[in-house]
Amino acid sequence: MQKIVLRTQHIEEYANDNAIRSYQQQVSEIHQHLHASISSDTENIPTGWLQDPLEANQDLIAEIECISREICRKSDILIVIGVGGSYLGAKAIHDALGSYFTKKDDVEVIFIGNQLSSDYLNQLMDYIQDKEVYVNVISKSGTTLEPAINFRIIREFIEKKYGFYAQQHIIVTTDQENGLLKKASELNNYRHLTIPENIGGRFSVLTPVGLLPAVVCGVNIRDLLAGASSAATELSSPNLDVNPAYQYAVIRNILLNQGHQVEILSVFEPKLKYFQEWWKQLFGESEGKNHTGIFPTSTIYTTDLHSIGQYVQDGRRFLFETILSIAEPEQDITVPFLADDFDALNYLTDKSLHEINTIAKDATMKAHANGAIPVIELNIEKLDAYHLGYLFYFFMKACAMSAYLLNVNPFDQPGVEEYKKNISSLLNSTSKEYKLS
Ligand SMILES: O=P(O)(O)OC[C@H]1O[C@](O)(CO)[C@@H](O)[C@@H]1O
Repeated sequence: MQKIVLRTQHIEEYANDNAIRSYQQQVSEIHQHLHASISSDTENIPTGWLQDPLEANQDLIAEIECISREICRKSDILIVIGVGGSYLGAKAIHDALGSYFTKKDDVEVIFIGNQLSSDYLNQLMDYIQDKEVYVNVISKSGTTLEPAINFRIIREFIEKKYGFYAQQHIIVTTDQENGLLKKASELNNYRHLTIPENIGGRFSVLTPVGLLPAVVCGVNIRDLLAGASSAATELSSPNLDVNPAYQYAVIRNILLNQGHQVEILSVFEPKLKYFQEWWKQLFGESEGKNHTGIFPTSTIYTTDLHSIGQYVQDGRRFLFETILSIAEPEQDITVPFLADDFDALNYLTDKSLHEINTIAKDATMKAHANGAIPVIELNIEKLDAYHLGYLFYFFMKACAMSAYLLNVNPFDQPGVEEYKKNISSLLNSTSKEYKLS
């Protein structure tokens, strides 16, 4: 059985089977190019993530689990420092597979280094003052400003708190050889986990970048990787008829060519909020270049049906929507019978909340489709580690295909460098004219 079911009944008038199949040759060529790059010594394309992630991490799993056991034994809090691809995947796993409310004996995982709020950092320092703390600082380049500044401040805190033993509390996840963080970890004897050279930031969730925080959150990373491994096998065919990741990529391309420039990834499960954020970085940084690409955004329903839903239904028509739905909830709950029926809801007695949520999803899809929004549905059986691993791989593969269909390089992000250059020159500036306002 397919782990992700792609439902296309609401896009047939925009992208029918013939239109999709007309891409077959282009898709086969791109597929060939992507897969050939894995084993090629000459082509420097960072496609390490395409390899079976379970096999690729085999030697690391035990080491990561061992570090995690130590963190869980000795600390109350794990601070994970990182931004972009060094943050969003781990946070997505944490939220999607964790509980909405922290359980008493859990290690609390706090993600920092993804913004520059001084209030946040001050309040965090107060909060962790009397707690046992470990730090996992994650940066492939080792030079990104936000995590670097946060690490500098937290490191000082850890050194004051633990003195001689401070190095025990810091785990660095960075490049094998390059970067300031790698140097610092050698100099200070920090434990070091490697981000493979041929895997870029936004494709790195299934490396130690996502895996160490995930185990500390109590996630079975063997299941996560097993899901991704199944995806690597099941999505390995260039044949569009049997590869839903490529079908999704092609449908996006057809819709963009028709003027649908914005894709909303919508969910009916708030736990997926950071999965949506991970997806936005993946597609936004991979496709948004040379003045092309689909702008990725997201909504959480039913909440957003009562705000932005009005625009989706009835505003300007340049959108399409991808609904990521889950067939089975982890736990369900039924509507109780009330003797006085004060709210007139007795007609729903014994209906489960998940059933009602699913009906809301179907009603939304129908309404949006009737409002001239092309609606795709991607359905998984349940939200567990296995299916989440599958989803990560599915979207990474779809994204690489989708970017190449646009004729852009999925693996660079020249636009972000512009901001980095500017901030660094402004910070270095001695000019009196530049003042913080
Ligand atoms: O892991 P690093 O090198 O700190 O980079 C973090 C993020 O910054 C970016 O370079 C730009 O946002 C992303 O591509 C990357 O995921």
